[in-house]
Amino acid sequence: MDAAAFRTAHGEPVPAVTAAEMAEVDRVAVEEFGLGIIQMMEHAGRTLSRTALESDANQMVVVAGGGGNGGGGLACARHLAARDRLHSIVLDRSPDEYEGAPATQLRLLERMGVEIIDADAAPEPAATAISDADRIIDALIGYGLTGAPRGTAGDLITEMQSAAAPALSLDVPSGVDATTGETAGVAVEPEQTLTLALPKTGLTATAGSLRCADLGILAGVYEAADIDYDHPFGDQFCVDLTVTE
Ligand SMILES: NC(=O)C1=CN([C@@H]2O[C@H](COP(=O)(O)OP(=O)(O)OC[C@H]3O[C@@H](n4cnc5c(N)ncnc54)[C@H](O)[C@@H]3O)[C@@H](O)[C@H]2O)[C@H](O)CC1
Ligand SMILES: [K+]
Repeated sequence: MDAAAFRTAHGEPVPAVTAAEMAEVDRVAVEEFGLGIIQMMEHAGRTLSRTALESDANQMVVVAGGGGNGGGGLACARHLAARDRLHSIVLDRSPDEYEGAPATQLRLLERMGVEIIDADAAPEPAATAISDADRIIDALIGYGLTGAPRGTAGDLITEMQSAAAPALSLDVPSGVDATTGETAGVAVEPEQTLTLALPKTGLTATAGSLRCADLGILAGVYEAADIDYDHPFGDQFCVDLTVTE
């Protein structure tokens, strides 16, 4: 943990956590406090969609992975589709491979009749969707990244990087190590990142602006996970952050 890595616009210090610390917060929230992953994911997706909707873009593409990061992106996609601002969803794997909360999110979108492209099976339509979009929502990999991006996920990061449209990354830019900020291979360079619950230590050198979304995690969870936490959101549900000089 870095106790004062970031500041709000009001100058209040906000700590940054490592991926392991955030994963422990998630574990305590779910196992000891009964907060559902789907509840936190819904907050992530809704705040992500609100941030995305601040732009004029109306052909947004959501690039979603198979984990918790992808699940948040899929929740966002549902809100964009309801407002007719979604171009399509690009997945790095078959819809059949999704499990748990991300699968719940995906099944809802399938029932909405939204266009969902499996980039593993259909790489060319996926690349076209990314290059045609006027904004890219990067929800491919979050703090669960291990090593350099491989396979279809790696190809999608390269395509997001070469696209003309700006990217909005969820939690951490895909390909960036949430703890160290290092990139072992390709990585998204976003215009903006919406990080979740608390900023991650690896975000201090990240390209673009940074915002943090409230996931409704109770202060007691942070206490139980041994993280010094002071609710940074005031009466808002997200807050813009800058790196402490
Ligand atoms: N309280 C919170 O902060 C919450 C955050 N959420 C979001 O969940 C992710 C973390 O979810 P997790 O499932 O642990 O991992 P990811 O989705 O980040 O990544 C797993 C996903 O990525 C693939 N992958 C990993 N490394 C590679 C690689 N080198 N190459 C290719 N693919 C890779 C892996 O196969 C998995 O499919 C966090 O960032 C938040 O966005 C929760 O939604 C709610 C609580
Ligand atoms: K991401």
